[in-house]
Amino acid sequence: MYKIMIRDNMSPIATEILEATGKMEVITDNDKAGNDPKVLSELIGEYHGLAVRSGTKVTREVLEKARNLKVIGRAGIGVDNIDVQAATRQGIVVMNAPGGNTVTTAEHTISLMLALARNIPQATASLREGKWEKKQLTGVEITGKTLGIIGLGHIGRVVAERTRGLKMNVIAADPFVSKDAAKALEVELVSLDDLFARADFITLHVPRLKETINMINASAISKMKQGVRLINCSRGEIVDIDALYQAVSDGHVAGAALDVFPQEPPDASLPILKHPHVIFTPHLGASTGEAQIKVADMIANQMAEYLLSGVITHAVNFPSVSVEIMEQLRPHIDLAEKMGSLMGQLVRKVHDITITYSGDLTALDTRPVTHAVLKGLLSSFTDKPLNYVSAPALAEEKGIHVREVLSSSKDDFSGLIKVKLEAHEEGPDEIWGTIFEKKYPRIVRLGKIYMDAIPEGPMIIIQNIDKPGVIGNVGVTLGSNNINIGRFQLGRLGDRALCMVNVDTRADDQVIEEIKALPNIISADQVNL
Ligand SMILES: NC(=O)c1ccc[n+]([C@@H]2O[C@H](COP(=O)([O-])OP(=O)(O)OC[C@H]3O[C@@H](n4cnc5c(N)ncnc54)[C@H](O)[C@@H]3O)[C@@H](O)[C@H]2O)c1
Ligand SMILES: O=C(O)CC[C@@H](O)C(=O)O
Repeated sequence: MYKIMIRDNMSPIATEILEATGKMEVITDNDKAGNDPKVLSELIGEYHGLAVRSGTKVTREVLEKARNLKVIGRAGIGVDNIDVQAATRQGIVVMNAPGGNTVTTAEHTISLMLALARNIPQATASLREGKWEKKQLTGVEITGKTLGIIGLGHIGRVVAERTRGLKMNVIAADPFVSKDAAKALEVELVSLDDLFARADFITLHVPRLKETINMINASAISKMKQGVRLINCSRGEIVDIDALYQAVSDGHVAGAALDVFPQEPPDASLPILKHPHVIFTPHLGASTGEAQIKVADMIANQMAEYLLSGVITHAVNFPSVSVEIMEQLRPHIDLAEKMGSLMGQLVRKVHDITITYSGDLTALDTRPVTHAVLKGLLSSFTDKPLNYVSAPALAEEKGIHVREVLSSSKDDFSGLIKVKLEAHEEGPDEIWGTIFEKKYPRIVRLGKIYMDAIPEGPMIIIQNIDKPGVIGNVGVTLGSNNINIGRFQLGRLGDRALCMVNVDTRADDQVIEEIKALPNIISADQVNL
């Protein structure tokens, strides 16, 4: 049974989906105290899965205590409340649910823009106080006005489409979107400075990144049109809240609508909260029944699929692979891990790795196969628990440079994986592997020597001078030590030969020493696959 903690008032559909697998015990903990990393650290140890929205902070401190955690599911898009780097190092998959709340958040943005244009929250408050103010609450039309969208991703695009329907001129700034893509959306792509200079309304839809934090600061605001109105449904840290307060106070910015804050909930004494030209919602962008069901449904299914069948979808720290592709990749992943492991046990020092894929494999997403090579290889160099998620992070930490090549060269195999290691001290520097008949793994080359070996269980790898008697001597040595030979595979090149011997039981070190002492033996190593 897997134990899953669900937090942040997630739709109950997530619990239903996870419990329906019959293999998950779900604990729903909506106690806000658990949003505090200190409290969550005390609780997390026994859980295999954690599902959150934006309220819970999954910090390094929490992850250090998460000894059983395999997956964190974010029912939403932004994963900035999760320390993804720390999770990756610990091999924890972090998934989100992109698209699930896109329309809802775009609709909230447009609602805020219209409410801001027509002073609706202020009018409501004024009427509640028994007043009938009309002159002070006169608004502006949006028709014909220019809307500047910063960040033309999922939400930005829906905002663009809907606001064009409201007869606005839509321009956008996004360095990662091509002019053609923007043109297809009938949006004019402009530079950020251009957008600042032209927009009557500006809406933010960028993720919280090093480059986007405080992108709306005093200098940016000074480039904006006098009387501009700003809407932020992205992340609070994108806007320098003090600079915005200053700008609405001096009238340069006519008004602002904020759904998100640098600190949530914001301190009640925050000056901007009292400003009459600024309206707010408490991070409600994604809060509709429809969106919450969609994101909870997505994340629960993704988490269950990962825990029960290893299929990873929408992970932010691992390539996403569909069930169908995973089925095709699985034998290659298993083979790749064994190839990496074999090389890791033969060589003790690696600086660079080149992994070349050819044949059928080039049509697939080979990144998970690369992760498997690294996991196999690095497992021999560390006593830390390692998995497909954490292996690339450990390679980077160790300064190992990994290169992936897709080759169109025609080999004799339908799909071939070649792993070449650079700058190790001794031993064969490359290994080639393939899958026969879609399921049988084979090592087809080690170093320069071709062969046909099954990578399985304990194996003794012997390099020798190709002279009569070597095979007999090895057989006698193993036999006299009561070690049964399962398979004996041979290859040769010039006067050198290579034996890969599958044995039923692991040989003691002294047996390997006896083999090394036999005539014409160059090296003998035992590996376990
Ligand atoms: N208020 C809410 O409840 C709520 C709900 C959903 C999402 N969000 C926030 O909205 C953000 C956007 O969501 P999305 O689904 O559209 O994400 P997305 O990843 O689809 O789009 C983000 C866009 O920002 C662009 N971008 C990145 N850096 C940029 C920069 N420096 N300048 C301009 N553009 C830049 C990217 O190219 C991308 O097109 C999320 O990251 C999340 O933080 C908030
Ligand atoms: O869960 C929420 O309510 C907010 C989600 C939103 O900020 C997101 O990034 O998807």
